Order: sequence, then C-alpha cells, then structure tokens
Amino acid sequence: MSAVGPVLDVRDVRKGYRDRPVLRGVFLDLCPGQLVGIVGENGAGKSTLLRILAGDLAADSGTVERAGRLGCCPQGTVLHQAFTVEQHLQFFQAAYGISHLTRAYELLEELNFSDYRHEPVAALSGGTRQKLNLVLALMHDPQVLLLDEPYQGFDWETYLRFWDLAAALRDRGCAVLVVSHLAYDASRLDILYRLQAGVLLQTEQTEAGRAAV
Ligand SMILES: Nc1ncnc2c1ncn2[C@@H]1O[C@H](COP(=O)(O)OP(=O)(O)OP(=O)(O)O)[C@@H](O)[C@H]1O
Repeated sequence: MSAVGPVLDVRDVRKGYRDRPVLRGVFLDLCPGQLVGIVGENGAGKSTLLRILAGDLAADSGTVERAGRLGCCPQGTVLHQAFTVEQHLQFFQAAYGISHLTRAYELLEELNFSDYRHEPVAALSGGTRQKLNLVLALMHDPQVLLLDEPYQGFDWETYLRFWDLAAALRDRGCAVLVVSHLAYDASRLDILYRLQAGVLLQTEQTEAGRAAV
C-alpha cells in the first residue's frame, strides 16, 4: 500500500446510456507505485469507466480528481494509416510538448519494433499497431497510466514484455490501471477489482499486493 496520496480519486461515479444505468456508484483510489487491474464481463462498463477517468466522457454524477501527467491507451487505436511510426512519434511529441524522443525510442526497443520506425501504419500488423498505441501513451513518462485491453493482438513474448514494462513503470512511481475482460493476470497486480452490476468490488489481495504491504 502506498503512503503517498492518490493521483486518481474517484467518488461515486454514475453513468447511464439513455435509461440504462451502466455505472452505479464507482469508488476508486489509485496511488503512485500501484499496479491495479479492473476486470469485468463484456459490456460491464469497463471502457465507459476508463473514458470517464481519462476525461474523454462525462459522468452523469460523481467526481474524478486527477493529479500528474496522464497517459491513456484506449481500446481502439488512435493511429492514422498514411503516417509512419516516426511521424506519429513526432505528432505526439508536439502534442505533449516534450523536447526529445529518447524515451519513445527506448520503448520501441523494449517492445522490439524499432525496425518499423519508417513504415506507414497501413503496413503494420495488428499487434504492431497496438505496440505503437502503447508507446504513444507512454512516451511522455506519465504519472497516471490508464490502459484499456493494452495487450490485444500481442504474441506471448510481447505480452510478457508488456507486463515487465508495466512492473517497471510501477516501480518508478507511476500509477498504472489496466482494464481487461480476463483475470488471469491477477498475480501481477497489487489490487484486482471486478466491475460488476455497475460497482467495483475488490476481488482479492494478490501475491504482489501482499508483498507490498
Ligand atoms: N455510446 C453508447 N451509447 C449507448 N450505449 C453504450 C454506448 N457505449 C457503451 N454502451 C453500452 O454500455 C455498456 C457498457 O459498455 P462498455 O463498452 O463500457 O463495456 P466494456 O466492459 O468495456 O465491454 P467490452 O469488454 O466488451 O469491451 C454496454 O451495454 C454497451 O452496449
């Protein structure tokens, strides 16, 4: 458990579409140096919640307080077919206002796709596009990282690299939230929640969480 206060403080968030409630009072604290998972069935409201946490969608009621630089990897990729990997890095460099791409190139190496730097997105495989999506969320060294099904399309080796990367980010103080419909990553997490009937239930304290107490 982190001694530092939360960088994401979510109080009683509610959201429905038309007359159908999806989120019915979500509470969540995310602290620096925590790796937290949220699982839930298809349609449980995970992406809706993540979009609200990222500030991309308004809640009907409740509050979300964020502190620090935000990095977000949404479920759909945010890429343009005609532009190369390098061009995407340059656009996001300008958007983030960062002076160099050192961290971005480091991430390309870590995810093993530096060779694709000058390829257009249209020529990349689905898994490689997802790697780029992830790099774009990480290249400005965020303090709060929100990831929606971040390893979709990854092969096994890349999947393991993803978790090494997530653990390294946690260890350098980043607060990492991973949303997925599968719970088999539980042992890698400090806390695992289940989104069920519109609320977050803490399912168990994982091995990593117990070690961190
Ligand atoms: N823009 C929208 N308009 C109406 N209903 C929506 C909209 N977006 C999502 N929903 C509905 O809200 C519910 C929650 O959707 P959401 O995408 O948040 O679930 P999810 O847990 O992320 O699902 P999945 O695991 O399939 O990605 C679903 O029933 C979905 O059909």
